[in-house]
Amino acid sequence: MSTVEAICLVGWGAIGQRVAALLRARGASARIVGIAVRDPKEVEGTMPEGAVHLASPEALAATGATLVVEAASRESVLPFARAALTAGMDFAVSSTSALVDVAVLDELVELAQRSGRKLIIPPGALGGIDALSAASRLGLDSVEHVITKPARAWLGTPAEQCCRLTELQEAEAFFEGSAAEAATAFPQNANVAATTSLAGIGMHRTRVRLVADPKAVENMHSIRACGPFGTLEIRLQNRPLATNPKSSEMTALNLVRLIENRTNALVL
Ligand SMILES: NC(=O)C1=CN([C@@H]2O[C@H](COP(=O)(O)OP(=O)(O)OC[C@H]3O[C@@H](n4cnc5c(N)ncnc54)[C@H](OP(=O)(O)O)[C@@H]3O)[C@@H](O)[C@H]2O)C=CC1
Ligand SMILES: O=C([O-])CC(=O)C(=O)O
Repeated sequence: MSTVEAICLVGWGAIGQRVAALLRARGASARIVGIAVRDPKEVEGTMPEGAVHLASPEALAATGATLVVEAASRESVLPFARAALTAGMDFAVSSTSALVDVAVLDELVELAQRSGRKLIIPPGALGGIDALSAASRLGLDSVEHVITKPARAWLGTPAEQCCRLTELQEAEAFFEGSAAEAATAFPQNANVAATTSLAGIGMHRTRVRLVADPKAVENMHSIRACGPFGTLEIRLQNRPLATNPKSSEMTALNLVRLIENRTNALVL
């Protein structure tokens, strides 16, 4: 296997730029050969050396990449994953809320099978997804996921209709429902609910609570799963990314881990 992997990024926002900076700082061997954004001005002067702007999903094919990493938006997933898998590239999804749509998930899994490539769901902002996925092989009785973010991280989302975010004095749970409902209504904040579901007991049986906390400074994820394997309880307090408080640093770190593991001899 080659020790240098060519990758394309879909999205050059908080996560995409952080992944590139971390790879550079760590001296990783991966080369970023293409970056897709809708507005080319966004990448002007900031792209890594040797990378080209990709104006459309179809432009992926000419890059020679073997892995495409999406950190863009729910809408970007289907067209870019289709193009990447068709061109013989693996595709890693951050905006997992796109996969609430069973037709999208089924199409992409089938395409990956036909092309002999992989549709990859990284842990994103989470940890413990390996244990949850392992446990699910024996069946699970219940999975609950509580997402607590600083009140400002919910601005610009339907949470604004549920509570007065800027006037909150105490933490407020403003949503309870299935993971499908959470990820559909909050595609910028609750992709993790879809990730937990895919690893565990599905979008409709996974229960989600969303909390706005005016005193919180971190994005918190508490997951509790019960089943014949035993009980899993995990709690993460993630530092938000400076350029997007909705997204956690851990999401970028998990992508760096994924990219480095592709070529490392020791995979962890
Ligand atoms: N799975 C997980 O655990 C997590 C997932 N996320 C998700 O990851 C995604 C990226 O997050 P973040 O980096 O913070 O977001 P930002 O808003 O900081 O950046 C988004 C980037 O994607 C680009 N983009 C958006 N839509 C498209 C499109 N259709 N085609 C090409 N480029 C596009 C934007 O540029 P332009 O507008 O010019 O196209 C921009 O460069 C979001 O969907 C977020 O919800 C975030 C945290 C955790
Ligand atoms: O980064 C996080 O903590 C989670 C997040 O935004 C998401 O799942 O969309």
